[in-house]
Amino acid sequence: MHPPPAPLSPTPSTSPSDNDDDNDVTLCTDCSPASTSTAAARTSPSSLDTLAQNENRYPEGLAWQFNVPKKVLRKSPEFKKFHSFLVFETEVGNVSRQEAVSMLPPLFLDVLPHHKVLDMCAAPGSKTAQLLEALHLADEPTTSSIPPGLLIANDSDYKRTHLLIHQSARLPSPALMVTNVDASIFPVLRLPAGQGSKMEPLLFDRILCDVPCSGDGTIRKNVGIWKYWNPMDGNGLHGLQLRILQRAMRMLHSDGRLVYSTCSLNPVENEAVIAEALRTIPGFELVDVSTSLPTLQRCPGMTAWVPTTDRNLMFHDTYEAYIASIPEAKRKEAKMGKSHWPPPAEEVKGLHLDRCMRIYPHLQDTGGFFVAVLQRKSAGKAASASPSSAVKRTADELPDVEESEAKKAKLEADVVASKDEPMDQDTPAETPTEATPAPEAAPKGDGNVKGKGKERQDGDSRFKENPYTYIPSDDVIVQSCVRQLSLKPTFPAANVLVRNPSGEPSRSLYLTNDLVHAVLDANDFKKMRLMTAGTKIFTKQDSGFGRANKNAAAAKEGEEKVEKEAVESQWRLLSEGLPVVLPYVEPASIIEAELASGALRTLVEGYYPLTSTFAEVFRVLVEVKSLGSHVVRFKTGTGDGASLTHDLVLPIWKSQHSVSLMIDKKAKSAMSLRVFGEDLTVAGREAAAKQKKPTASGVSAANTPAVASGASGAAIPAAASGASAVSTPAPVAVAGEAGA
Ligand SMILES: C[S@@+](CC[C@H](N)C(=O)[O-])C[C@H]1O[C@@H](n2cnc3c(N)ncnc32)[C@H](O)[C@@H]1O
Repeated sequence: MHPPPAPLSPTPSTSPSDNDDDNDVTLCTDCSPASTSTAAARTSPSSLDTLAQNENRYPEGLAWQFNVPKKVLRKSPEFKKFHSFLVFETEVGNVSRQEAVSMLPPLFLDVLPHHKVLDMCAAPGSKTAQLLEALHLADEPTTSSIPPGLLIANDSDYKRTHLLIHQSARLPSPALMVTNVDASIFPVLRLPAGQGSKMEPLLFDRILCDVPCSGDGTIRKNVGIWKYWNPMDGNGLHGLQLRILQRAMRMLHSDGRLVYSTCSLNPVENEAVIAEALRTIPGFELVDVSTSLPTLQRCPGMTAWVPTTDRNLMFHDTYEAYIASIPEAKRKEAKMGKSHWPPPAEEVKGLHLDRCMRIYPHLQDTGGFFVAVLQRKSAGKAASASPSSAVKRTADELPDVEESEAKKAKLEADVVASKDEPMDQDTPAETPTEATPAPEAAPKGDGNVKGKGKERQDGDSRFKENPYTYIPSDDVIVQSCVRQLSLKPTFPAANVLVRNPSGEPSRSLYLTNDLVHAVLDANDFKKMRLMTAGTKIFTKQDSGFGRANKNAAAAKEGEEKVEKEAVESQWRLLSEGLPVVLPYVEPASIIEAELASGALRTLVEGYYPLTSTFAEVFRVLVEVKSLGSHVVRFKTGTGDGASLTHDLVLPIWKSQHSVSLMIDKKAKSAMSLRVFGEDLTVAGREAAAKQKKPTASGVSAANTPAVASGASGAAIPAAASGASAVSTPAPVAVAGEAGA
């Protein structure tokens, strides 16, 4: 159990609207394509309120609130260092910003490492990141655990799933799968039932339905909503929200827990959805969570409401009155259904809608939010309950959704569908980096080339995704990686997969856990697009490094040795894979270094520092190593102008004459700022020099260096002082302004 956090009194913020004014329904920023790049703090006292100071606040003290307007943060010299810190850490993924109330739903889900979790509407992935952190409860500052559970993060918007992949890249996980399908028709996945070949449906222990909504709860920060909001927004979304929730309920395990949330305060998008779902799917109840997060100020859910029925703020007390107001010939086209209104009073009582939570902006100076926690009724209660209008289908039956039903659902959601599909052209697309396991290029044709006797997933040609192929644990490449890094026999080599048409290791090796392996083996993914599974751990070193090493080896050794050394030296451990692989690396094979040796500075300052330029104490350690991929650990302490609050573990590459740090440029700069207090990298020095250069007016280009010395150690959590993609990325959430 997490320690209960206190209210996350977040910063209200302002931002340009992300809403698409061409459509009837406006969506919240979280639901809108460019949401991750907006939002600015609006208010008041300049304070860095670290929630970390109080154990009772956010779990592990990993959330901070920063109440400073974006402009102030960017322009004030006092915030320069902090701003640099935020920019770098956000870019490398150690820090993510989100509205504080948005952080509530995952807390109410109470995820544990063994849980099977489904995040139905996950993009851009802020809550997915929180769920991942919970799944990775056993992680240490420098190593990542391999949780036995599973997180499937899904979104129906293909482009937004890339944002999701990018967000979750800060916590690379062998337990993560990202899928792309309409959540209201999420297909049944299967798993082997016990030892035999019998399959059973995969039911989830935890499901988050953070559904698309009108976003009227964010009206303080998204001022554009004032302009485009209209009363029919919520009415148009109600049907889709309901279908997503109903689908989730059918996929929930009997002991499971489900959280439904929106950033809307419209009862039609909230209590009306919950009420109808409870009425139509028997055996569920709202959980009374009034004692959880006790200091969170909230109001009970509404038990009565009257929806608006058109843009001109018409109201009808009942559905019947509404229908009666429509000319008979047009009744079939009525935009609203019975479920937009509350059920009859006597039925409402039994639903306990007051157990829903409404978080109003004035309660603790936050955005508005709605959260409801659902679970199956215990056996006794379920048997005695008989919802009058219940559809005669229980959650246990878990029917798959057929294509025709899917189409029908799509038609019903006409307004909504038209909102969710388009994506602004200028929305930042995912840039594949080391830390973003982008799938390898899709094959031409259907991509269904058979792997040679290997376990494989063919996928569906409709999706043009590369297949997921587990390679045998004795594969020559896998074994060469095992040898090169001196991995222990416990390394789960059977869970290494590749993603390319041939099913052979050609560019990248990914690692999943056993459960993801079982899910991939048991399902064909014909009804949904599987975007990623597991985390990338090794990649082929195709650059001059590999070739140079091969040539060097060829020059000095016989043919056979050349082949072996060339293979081993051509694959390298990725920085994002290091935390997962590290527990399996034989400790004796790790190069143990001290900050005082000056080696870290040398590695940071140059791209390919010559081995001869390192101080002897480090040089001798490297010289005995083979060419290729290695791991170096700098121990906690101080020295050479640097400070480490915990060990820093890094992947390096040994060439014939040089040793290089294998982390990407931004991660290197971020790490340098954290450890040395300044950006010592080539790029950082160049940027600083540029800033200092006098302009025509004789004034330096900026008041302060472009990359000011890093944020003070005090502002940086201990866990973050490892390099971003190198030690376990620090799960830091910043409510309010991230300033990126
Ligand atoms: C409120 S946002 C989710 C925010 C996300 N949970 C987070 O914390 O970053 C709603 C998401 O639902 C997605 N969506 C809309 N319709 C959907 C559907 N039918 N199935 C799955 N996702 C859908 C949108 O693309 C959007 O990303």
